[in-house]
Amino acid sequence: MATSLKSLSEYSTNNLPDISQKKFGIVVSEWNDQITDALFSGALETLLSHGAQKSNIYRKDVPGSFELTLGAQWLAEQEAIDAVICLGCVIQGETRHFDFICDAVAHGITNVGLKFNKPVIFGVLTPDTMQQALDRAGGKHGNKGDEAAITAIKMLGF
Ligand SMILES: Nc1c(NC[C@H](O)[C@H](O)[C@H](O)CO)[nH]c(=O)[nH]c1=O
Ligand SMILES: CC(=O)[C@@H](O)COP(=O)(O)O
Repeated sequence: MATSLKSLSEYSTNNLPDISQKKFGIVVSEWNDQITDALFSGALETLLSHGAQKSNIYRKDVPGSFELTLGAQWLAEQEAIDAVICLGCVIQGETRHFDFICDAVAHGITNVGLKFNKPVIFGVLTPDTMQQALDRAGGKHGNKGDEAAITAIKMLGF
């Protein structure tokens, strides 16, 4: 279902696990930081609102979305970390660079989760325009950071 048909910030709260003792790593891309900081705010507030302790949430910044994979790996390899959330925004430019980044990050983040057997969440916006990004970072379509955080919580209750 297209995001335009649903809000990224609306989700079921049935059967959520206790996350009061869970530790979360959040990797944030510095590219398009107006967007990624908004995604982080959404993810942080969602984790806190469902019982996470702020002292158990660790933010690490990376230069761009391409680096989210290695940043996620450096967090996921830490035994104490229960889940990793990756936040980025890759905006289509004039060339195919967009495609290479998005493909690499999607596959890379997937592989980190499989390698370390823990939730590593793809919270990366891949819009054509800045407006589409704004709409999904606390705008009319909700906040992708909320979606990423509740996804991490639900996977911890698997
Ligand atoms: N154009 C965007 C980038 N580009 C930078 C890459 O992510 C990477 O840091 C660089 O290729 C060096 O490895 N990154 C974004 O997150 N968003 C963009 O729109
Ligand atoms: C996704 C990107 O890396 C992109 O912003 C780069 O822009 P361009 O394709 O015009 O070089």
